[in-house]
Parts: sequence; structure tokens; C-alpha cells
Amino acid sequence: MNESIRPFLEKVSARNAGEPEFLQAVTEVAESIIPYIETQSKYKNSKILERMVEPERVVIFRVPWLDDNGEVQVNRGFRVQMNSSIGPYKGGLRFHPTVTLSVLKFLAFEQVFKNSLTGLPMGGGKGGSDFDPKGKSDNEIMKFCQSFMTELYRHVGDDIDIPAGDIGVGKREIGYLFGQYKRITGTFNGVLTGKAFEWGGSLIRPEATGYGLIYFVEEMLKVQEDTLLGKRVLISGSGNVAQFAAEKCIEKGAKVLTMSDSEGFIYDPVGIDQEKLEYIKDLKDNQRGRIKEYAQRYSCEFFPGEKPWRIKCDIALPNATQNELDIADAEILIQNGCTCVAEGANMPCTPEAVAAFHQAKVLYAPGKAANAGGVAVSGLEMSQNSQRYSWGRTKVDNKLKDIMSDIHHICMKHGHEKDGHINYEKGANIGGFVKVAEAMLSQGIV
Ligand SMILES: NC(=O)C1=CN([C@@H]2O[C@H](COP(=O)(O)OP(=O)(O)OC[C@H]3O[C@@H](n4cnc5c(N)ncnc54)[C@H](O)[C@@H]3O)[C@@H](O)[C@H]2O)C=CC1
Ligand SMILES: O=C(O)CCC(=O)C(=O)O
Repeated sequence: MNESIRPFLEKVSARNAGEPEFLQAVTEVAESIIPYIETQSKYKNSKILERMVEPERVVIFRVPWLDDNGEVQVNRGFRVQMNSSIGPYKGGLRFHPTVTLSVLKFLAFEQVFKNSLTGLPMGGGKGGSDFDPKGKSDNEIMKFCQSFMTELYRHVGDDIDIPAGDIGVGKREIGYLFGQYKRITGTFNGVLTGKAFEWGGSLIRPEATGYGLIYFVEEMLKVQEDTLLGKRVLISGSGNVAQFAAEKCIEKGAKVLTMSDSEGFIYDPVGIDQEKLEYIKDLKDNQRGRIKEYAQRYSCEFFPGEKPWRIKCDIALPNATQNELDIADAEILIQNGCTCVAEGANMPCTPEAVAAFHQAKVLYAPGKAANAGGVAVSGLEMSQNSQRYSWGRTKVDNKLKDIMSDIHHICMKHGHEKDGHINYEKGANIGGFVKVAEAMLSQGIV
């Protein structure tokens, strides 16, 4: 480790003991930003990075609700408002039993860089709860969302903080959250994104993270004078990001071999086509079933408790959750000839896996660049809400393509190594940092 990084990380570790995911995200950023800051005294003297790792505000609250048996349940709610120097806080809500302050701080920290990369005026935040939606009735989900918003509404607003979905929070939950916000405040505004189109959502927002990921992969391949046609693709996850990444891969003529959930993965050697994907969407979004049901229906293999990374592929897209792809997985991918790894999820590759990809010159796209399409279209939803207007599908999709291409360009600019290799991780970190740092400098010591 570069000697100038150590003292910084020691201080951050001491202040944030017991927050491994947050420290992992900060370390990853510090390793590329600190050598850059060393050449920019204005950022160093103003302690920009030291300020960026300290959230502007964290709200933690009780979320009591009544389950279907009439029993009182208590969960914990959070909102981490990380940085508002380039716009109001913006970032998703995660409902999952693994949610902790550390997880949400890592996500909020990443979000600051990601939102900056989109070029849109959005600061960074993230929130959620340790509530587990799995196995809950619709009524229980609604009760929980209403209780959650009964506290959160004081801290959010269309010019203050605009939450959206993430793991466990989709169109249904956004609907219940919005309904309660409207009921308490008596206002109909763009306080949340990811709304249904009929009441203020943007076309293409459901597709945006997955489509944007594939637009980014196409840009990476274009530099290598290559395309997605005929490529073998591994996808983990089967939720929002995974589904629409798969859809765009299929449209581009790639072969999607796997999808997964927390119980294991399915391997379909002939490829998941659009019809099979429609089945997965219905299975996951409406039936709330398990991915193994796909294997029964389409007579292919299901691997319980396993991740898909040992299947031979050209491209790997980890689209489920943090740290789902470790060094052993990275080594198998490399051995099997995988040439491109792009993160649809946030921080799905461990630091050791990322180092192995760099070493093997695998094209590696970090989540803060590759999955920025979701929040970018959320930003476009905010613009449409402010205008009291809805744009057509093609217009939003074209803007998404342009934004992903611009992000790719920023990564190339800041990540180009002397040997010609593009270090997208370094490029995304520096590119995301500069805009926020300049805004912080302009706004004084706040
Ligand atoms: N929804 C969005 O617009 C964006 C999501 N992301 C990230 O993408 C990832 C997936 O999010 P969504 O698709 O929105 O969530 P989702 O709730 O729609 O789907 C999550 C998927 O991950 C799987 N999963 C969750 N925990 C797992 C575990 N421990 N092991 C294996 N699989 C697991 C679930 O089974 C499900 O298939 C997350 O890392 C999220 O932060 C990033 C940018 C935007
Ligand atoms: O659309 C948004 O505001 C949230 C997206 C998000 O949470 C993410 O980019 O990780």
C-alpha cells in the first residue's frame, strides 16, 4: 500500500470500527484517489476526502408494525445522507435482513461518486431497513412501508432527499411509501423515483440499471473492436438489474447461460431466451418464487448453494449483492477465459478479486460506473416531475445511452494506463471525485 494512504485509512478505521463494508468501499476509493490528491494541493489542503468519508447526516429510527397475526414487529430504519454538494441526496432504499449501518454507509459513499459520474445534479444517499420482505404478505409489506415512511417523511423531499428502490424495494414498495408520504404531507411531488408510469414514474426506469450496464459493456467492447454478438454471459441474481441486463444481452445476440438467487443458480446451456426470461420476471416479480423452479420447467440444472462463476464464459455480470464474487471465483473466471467483468450490483467483487482482474488485464467495470444507468434515469424522472411532463421511451433510452457513453469516456480519460490498459476503477473514482471536490471547494468549509 502507498505510504500516504496508510495514515488516512488508520484514522477512518478508528472512527468507523465494526463497519467492514464501509471501510472496504473507502479503501478501494482511497487507493486511487490519494495518489491523485497528492498532485492536487487544493484538494489535499482542504481535506476534501476526509470530509467526504464523514456522512453529512445519519438518521436511525424505530419501525414498528403489526403482522397478519396481530403481533407487533419492530425493525430498524436508516437514511444516510452522505453528500449534498452537487445536488439533493439521491439513492435507493434496501429492505433486507443483512442491512446494517455499515452496508448503507458503503452504499451511500459509492452513490456520491456514481451520481457525480452521471453528470446530473444529484448528491449521494442511501437508506433502508433490516426488514425481510421474503414470505411477507402484501398487507404486511404495506404496513411496514407505511410505518417506515411515517418517520422518513420528515427527512426527505423533492429538493432535499429523493429515495428510490434497491434490493427488496421495487414498484410495489415505492407505491406504498409514496401513498403514505402523500397522506402525511398532503403533497404530490417527486419525492421518490421508481414510481409507476401512471403516477409520475419515468419510462425506462425499471429497465435502466440493467440496460445501462449492457450499454457500458458495449462501450468497453467497442474499444477492443468487439461486440456482444455470440458472447457467453454469466449473470448472477434474478431481480431488477439481472432481468433487464439479461434482456439487453439477448437483444444484442449474446447467450445468457445463468441466473441465480440466494438459494443457488440455474445453468441453461442453450441460453435463456426472451420467452424464458418473461417466465423469470413473472416468477420473481409476481409469484415471488425461487429460481430453481426455472430448472424444473425448462429441464436444466440447478446448483443449490452455489454461485455461477465456474461456468465457462466470455463475460461475467455480478448483479446480486456485495462481495458475491471472491478471489477463488475470479481465478476460475480468468482460467476459463473470461475477458470482461462488469458490476451490475454494488461492490459485488471483493478487493482480491478486483486485483486479480487488473493483473490478468480482464476488462473490469466497477459498479459506480457500470450500474449508474438506474440512478441516471431516476435523475431524468426528477426532471420530468419538475416539468410536470413525461418523455417518450426512445427519448429516455437515448439519454441513458448517451450518459453511459459519457461515463465510459470519463473512465477512459482518468483510467488510461501507460501500457494502454484502461483501469476503469481508477477512472471512475477520479472522474466521480473531481466534480464533487470542486463543488465542495466552491461552497467553503461546510
Ligand atoms: N435497482 C437498481 O436500480 C439498482 C440496483 N443496484 C444494485 O444491484 C444489485 C441488485 O439489486 P436489484 O436487482 O435492484 O434487487 P432485487 O431485490 O430486485 O434483486 C436482488 C437479487 O439479488 C439476489 N440476492 C440478494 N441477496 C443475495 C445473496 N446473498 N446471494 C445471492 N443472491 C442474492 C436476490 O435473490 C435477487 O435475485 C444490488 O447490489 C443493488 O444495490 C445498483 C444500481 C441500481
Ligand atoms: O435510482 C436511485 O435513486 C437509486 C439507485 C441506487 O440505489 C443505486 O444506484 O445503487
